[in-house]
Amino acid sequence: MPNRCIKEGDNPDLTKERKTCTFDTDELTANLYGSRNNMERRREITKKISADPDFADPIPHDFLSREKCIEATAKKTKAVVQRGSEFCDVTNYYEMLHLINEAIGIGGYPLALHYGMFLPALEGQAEKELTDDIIPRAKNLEVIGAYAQTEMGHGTNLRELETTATYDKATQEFIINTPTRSAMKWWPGNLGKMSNYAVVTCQLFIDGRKIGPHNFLVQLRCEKTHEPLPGIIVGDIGPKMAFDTNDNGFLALDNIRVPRKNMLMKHAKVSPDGVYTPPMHAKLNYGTMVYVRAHMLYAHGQFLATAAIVATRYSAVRRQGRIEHGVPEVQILDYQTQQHRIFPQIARAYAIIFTYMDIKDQYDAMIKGIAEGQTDLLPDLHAITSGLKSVVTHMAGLGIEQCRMACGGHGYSDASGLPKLYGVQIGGCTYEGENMVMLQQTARYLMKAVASALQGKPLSHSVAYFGKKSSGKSRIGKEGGDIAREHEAMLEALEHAACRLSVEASQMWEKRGRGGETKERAWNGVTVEMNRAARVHTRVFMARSFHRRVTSSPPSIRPVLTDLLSLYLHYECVDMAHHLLEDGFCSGEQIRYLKSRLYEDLTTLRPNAVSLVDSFDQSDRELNSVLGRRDGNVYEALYQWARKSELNYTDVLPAVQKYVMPMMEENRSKL
Ligand SMILES: CCCCCCC/C=C/C(=O)SCCNC(=O)CCNC(=O)[C@H](O)C(C)(C)COP(=O)(O)OP(=O)(O)OC[C@H]1O[C@@H](n2cnc3c(N)ncnc32)[C@H](O)[C@@H]1OP(=O)(O)O
Ligand SMILES: Cc1cc2nc3c(=O)[nH]c(=O)nc-3n(C[C@H](O)[C@H](O)[C@H](O)COP(=O)(O)OP(=O)(O)OC[C@H]3O[C@@H](n4cnc5c(N)ncnc54)[C@H](O)[C@@H]3O)c2cc1C
Repeated sequence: MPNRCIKEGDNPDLTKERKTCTFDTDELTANLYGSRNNMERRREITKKISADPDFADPIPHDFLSREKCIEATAKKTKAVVQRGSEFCDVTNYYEMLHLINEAIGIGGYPLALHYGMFLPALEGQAEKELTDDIIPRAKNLEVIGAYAQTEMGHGTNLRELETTATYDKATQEFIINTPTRSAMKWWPGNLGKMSNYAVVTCQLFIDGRKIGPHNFLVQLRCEKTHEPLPGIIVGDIGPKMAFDTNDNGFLALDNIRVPRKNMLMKHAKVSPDGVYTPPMHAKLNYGTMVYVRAHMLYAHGQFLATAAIVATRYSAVRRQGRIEHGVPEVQILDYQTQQHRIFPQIARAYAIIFTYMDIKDQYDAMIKGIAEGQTDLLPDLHAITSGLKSVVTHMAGLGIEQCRMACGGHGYSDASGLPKLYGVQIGGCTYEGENMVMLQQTARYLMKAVASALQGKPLSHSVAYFGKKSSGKSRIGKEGGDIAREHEAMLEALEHAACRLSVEASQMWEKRGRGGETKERAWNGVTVEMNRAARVHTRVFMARSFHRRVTSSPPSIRPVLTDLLSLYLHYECVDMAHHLLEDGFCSGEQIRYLKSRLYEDLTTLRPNAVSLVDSFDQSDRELNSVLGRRDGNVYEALYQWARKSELNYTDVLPAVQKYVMPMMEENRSKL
C-alpha cells in the first residue's frame, strides 16, 4: 500500500518503514482534514510558502534575540496580510491557520490575539452599533486588538477583577480606571506593543452599584503615531517560558472615557439613562473563552502530532544498541519501551483531533441556538470544553515531553524543535482558565448530572451514559477476540468508572455538608476527588469520540485506525486501571489481559508507525525540527544547524580572550 512520502535520496531506514505501510496515507490525511480537497489545499499553501523568499529564515530563530525574532515575525506577518490571497482562501479558518503555521510558526505573531480573541469577542458579544463601526476596520487591519481580561492580581476569579467601568449618565460614557497596582492588566497577548485597541474586561458600576465583569472596547494608542493615548500606560511584561514572539502586555487606565456604545452589549445592556438589562444566560459574556477552549483542542492535537512525528521518524533513523548479539545495531523504534513511550502519543494526537471535530459540530449548533434565542446547549458545552481543555493540554504536554526524552540528547537541543514546542504548548494548561479550576467547572456539572440520574431526569449529551445500567462486572477479556465487542467492553468499563467516581465524589461532598460544613467549604475538601471524576469523564468523552470516528471511517483506513483505537483504549484502561479495580468492576486478571493486549498492539502498529505520523501531513517547515525532517537525513542537518550558532562566527570568542585565556595564562605563570 502506498505511503506517499517516499522519495529518492531519503534515509534508507525511513524508506524501509514507509514500504511496510498497509494503508494509503493520503486517504488518512484526507480523513483527518475533512476532504481530499482540504488536503490538497494545505499542500499548495506549504509549497508556495516554502518557495517564497519573503518567508525564508537565513538564520534560524533559535539563534536570534527576542527583538530580532519579533522583527522577523512582524515582517512575515505584513507579507501574509498583503499577499495572503496568493496562498489561500483568507476567509477559510483552517487554510489561514495552516498559512500562519507555515509562514510564521507557533511562537506568536502580532495578530494572534486579534484573530484569536479580539475579533471573536466583538463578533460574539458586541451589538450592531459597535460592530458596524469597528469590525470592518478590524477585519481590514486598520486597527489591531487584544483581549485584556487578566490582571496582575486576578485571572481565575473574574468576579474580583478590579478594573472599573463607571457609567456617567450625564455624558453617556463609561469611565475606565485601574484603581490599584494589582488591577493592572497583565498577560494579554499582543497587548504590549502591537495592539492599538483592546477589549477590556471591567467591573461595571452604575449608580454606585457593582454589577460584575463586562467587556468594553478601548482605544489604547493613537492610530497615526502608535503612541499610547493620554491616561494609558502599556508595555511588554518581559521574557517568558516561550511565546517569545508574542508581546504579552501590561496596561493601566487612568480615567479613560469611552462612549456607551463601546460596551459589548449583544447580551447584557445599559440603556442611555443607565438601566441595566442582564443577558438571557448569566455567562454569555464569557462566550469568547468557550470559543477559544473549543478551538484549542485542534491546536493542541496538532502540537502533540508534531512531537510524535519528530520522535517516530527520528527513532526509525537512529540506530543504537542491539536486541540480540551478533546482529547490527537496531533502530531505536524496535525497543518496546520506545514504542510504549511514543505510540500512545500518536494515538492520543489522533484522538484529540477527532474529538475536536465533534466539539466543533456542537459549538456550531450552540451558536446557531443562541442566535435563535436558545441557550440550552451552553451548559453542556461549557462543562465538556472546560474538561477537554484541561485534559488535552495536560495530556499533550506530558506526551511532548515523553517524545522529547525519547529523542535522547538531541531531543534536549533546540534543533529538535521539541523544547520550544513544549514551552508554547504547556502554556495551554494555564491560559483560558487554569486546568485545576476548569476541571471544577466540569465537576460542578457532573454533580448536577448525578442528581438528575438518581431522580430519573433526562440527561444531556456528554453525561447521557450516567443513565445506563451498569452490568456490575466488566466483559473485558471475555468477548472471544471479537474486536468490536472488546472495544465496547473497554468503553463500558471507563464509563462505569467515571460514573462511579462522580457518584462517590458527590457522596463525599454531601457527607461533609452533613458534618456541618458549608457547601463551599465542603467542596474544597473534596476537589481532588471532584477533579479526578472530571478527568475520567472527559477521557470517556474522548474515547467515545475516537471510537465514533473510527467506526464511521472509510473501509480503506478503518483497519489501521481500528488498530490505533485498540492501542488507545488498552492504554487508557491500563493507565486508569486503579479506577477499574477499586470497586471490583474489573479483576487483576483482566488488567493483566489489558496489558498483554497493549503489548500486542505495539507490535501490530510497528510497521505502520512512520506512516501514521506521515499522515498528519505536517511539512518540514511546520515541524521546524532537524530530527523530524521528512527525508531523515538528520546528522548532516544537525551539524549544519549548529554551524549557524553565533558562538561559531569566530573560533576564539571575545569572552574567552578577555577572561578565560588570561585566567589560564595567570594559572600557568603561577607554577
Ligand atoms: C486559538 C487562539 C489562540 C489563543 C491564545 C490564547 C491566549 C490566552 C487567552 C486567555 O487566557 S484570556 C483569559 C482567560 N481567562 C479565563 O479563562 C478565566 C477563567 N475563569 C473563568 O472562566 C471563571 O471565572 C470561572 C472559573 C469559570 C468561574 O466563574 P464564576 O465564579 O463567575 O462562576 P461560577 O460560580 O464558578 O459558576 C456559575 C455558573 O456559571 C457557569 N459558567 C461559568 N463559566 C461559564 C461559561 N464560560 N459559559 C457558560 N457557563 C459558565 C458555571 O458552570 C456555573 O453554572 P451553574 O453550576 O451555576 O449552573
Ligand atoms: C501564555 C499566556 C497567554 C495569556 N494570554 C492572555 C490573554 O490574551 N488575555 C488575558 O486576559 N489573559 C491571558 N493570559 C492569562 C491567563 O488567562 C491566566 O493566567 C489564567 O487564566 C490563570 O489565571 P491566574 O494567572 O490568575 O492563575 P491563579 O488563579 O492565580 O492560579 C494559581 C494557582 O491557584 C490555583 N487556584 C486558583 N483558583 C483556584 C480555585 N478556585 N480552586 C482551586 N485552585 C485554584 C490554580 O489552580 C493554580 O494552581 C495568558 C496567560 C499565559 C500564560
